[in-house]
Amino acid sequence: MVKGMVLLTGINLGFVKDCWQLARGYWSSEEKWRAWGLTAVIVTLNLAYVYILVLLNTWNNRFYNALQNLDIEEFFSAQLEFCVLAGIYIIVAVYQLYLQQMLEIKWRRWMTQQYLDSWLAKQTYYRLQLIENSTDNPDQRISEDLRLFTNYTLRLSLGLLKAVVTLVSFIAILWQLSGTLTIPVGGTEVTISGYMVWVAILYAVVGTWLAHKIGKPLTKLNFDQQRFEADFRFSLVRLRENSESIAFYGGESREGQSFMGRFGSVLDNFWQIMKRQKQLTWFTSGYAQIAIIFPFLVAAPRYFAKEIQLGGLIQTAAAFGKVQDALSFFVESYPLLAEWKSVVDRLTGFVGNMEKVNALSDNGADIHHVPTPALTMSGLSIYLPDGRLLLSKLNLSLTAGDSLLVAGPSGSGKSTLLRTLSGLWPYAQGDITVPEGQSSLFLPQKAYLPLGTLREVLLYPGPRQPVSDEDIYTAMSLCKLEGLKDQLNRVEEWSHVLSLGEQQRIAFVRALIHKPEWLFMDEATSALDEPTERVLYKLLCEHLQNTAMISVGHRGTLNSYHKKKLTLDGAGCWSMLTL
Ligand SMILES: Nc1ncnc2c1ncn2[C@@H]1O[C@H](COP(=O)(O)OP(=O)(O)OP(=O)(O)O)[C@@H](O)[C@H]1O
Repeated sequence: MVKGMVLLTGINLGFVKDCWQLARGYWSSEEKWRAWGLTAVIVTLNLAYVYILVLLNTWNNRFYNALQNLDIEEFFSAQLEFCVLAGIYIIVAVYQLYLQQMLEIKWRRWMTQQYLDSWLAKQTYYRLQLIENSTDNPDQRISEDLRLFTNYTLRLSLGLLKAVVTLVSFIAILWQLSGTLTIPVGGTEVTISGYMVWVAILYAVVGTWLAHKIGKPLTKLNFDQQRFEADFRFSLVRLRENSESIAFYGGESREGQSFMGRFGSVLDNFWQIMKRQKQLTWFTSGYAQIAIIFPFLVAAPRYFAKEIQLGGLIQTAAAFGKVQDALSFFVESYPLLAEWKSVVDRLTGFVGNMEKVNALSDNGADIHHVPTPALTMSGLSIYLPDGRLLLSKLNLSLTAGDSLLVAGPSGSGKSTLLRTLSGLWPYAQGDITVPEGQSSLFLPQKAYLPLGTLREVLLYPGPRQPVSDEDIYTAMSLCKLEGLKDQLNRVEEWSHVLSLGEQQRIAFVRALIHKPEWLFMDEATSALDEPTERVLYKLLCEHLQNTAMISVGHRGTLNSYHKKKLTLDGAGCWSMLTL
């Protein structure tokens, strides 16, 4: 059966290696002494817990014998012993769980920090989407899978330790208590030593095997249930995110059908879970009830033969229960093992993809940060992920106060040139020299507005120096956003509240506040009317005279705000014009 479980869950040497690869970081980190120390205490408490169970089992013998013998002194002495044992049991049970959870949360905190660092480093979060078979939902890997990994690893390994120690201890006890059973077979007699042990093993194995057979479809059904619930939730979230477009299209009935379709899957699957759960409950309730009387039934012949007293009988029944519990652990953990395996696979895939992305970033254009005032590109070629050439051998140099307009048909690689200059696009060759220690700001077509107050939105990603409210007001007025002045402290989902044009003006406020040495704009005024566009570009020329500007745009009006124009054709060719 164990071999079958191994095959079904896919747990093998490779899995153990992957698991250790994921876990080893923490256990050899700067926190390792605390982690190992805590583990040692938890293991000790687990062993102490089993030891107290053994003592409580022996106590049964003493207590019930006292009752049978009407020995009042022994009865009260046993009561006292029970109070002491129960007191220790409670303390051990509380701290065993508390410390295990403490270890789990410390481990998860450490891993989350590491994964977040790797995900954010070198813009891995962006580049992950550029590779083939990229990780789906990296957010789920970090928030959900790390939680499950630490939880399952501790639960399963400590649970296994406890089950094995309990099994060994109680098999030894049960063996001692069982004595021998003599069964007449034909003309001879067969003597079975430790017969209760064999019966307990048989009872547990048959019982858990049957429970496993009946309950096995539940693993897949529960997995599907989570997926169907997530699909249903996702469709509701999409309506919220695209509420305006859907309202304009009047797509409510189409959306309603899609919601009910997805909710229908939730319901159908839940009916199947209920039916299967009912069958399982029939079985497990019956099995649990029989487990109460079954050991008495098996041990009764020795009791009635006066080979053991009432205490011995009760102790035997209790030990029988413990052996059976410990054996059940292995089968009950089966669904958990399968889930643990998929968590480990998902995390291993995520880590592998992050490493792949890092290796890829080393293959891109050589970006040198040097103490020169110029941004230069020499022999810069840019490709698509499939190897198609977008731009061939571009040579260009820009210094403070320069302004360059990048033009060309849609899809010709204008935005990709900006991505390459920012170090985001790995499919490039050539040399880029970036002035060291100078700041840059990127204004995309749709500015990113973080959650928070309007002040936080305007100062994103954080100013180089403290900025007074006066400075913010001035920049807002210049960008025609004075109407929002009294809302600086208001928390909103600003990307839903502000119009696209207002969001683009927010980006210009940022530029005026940050005063970067290099300003990249990718169709940053596409949603604005031409007079407003003119006002904003004039502002940049007046207030950011030392800033070099690189803009991407289609509109002819942009020519007048730039000194040079680079035109791309999307097949590698480019031309440079002085305006
Ligand atoms: N992640 C990606 N994977 C594969 N191809 C991509 C990816 N990102 C962009 N491209 C492709 O690269 C080409 C250039 O895209 P880019 O966004 O640079 O064009 P553009 O000139 O800025 O276009 P537009 O004027 O429409 O904004 C396009 O054909 C686009 O489909």
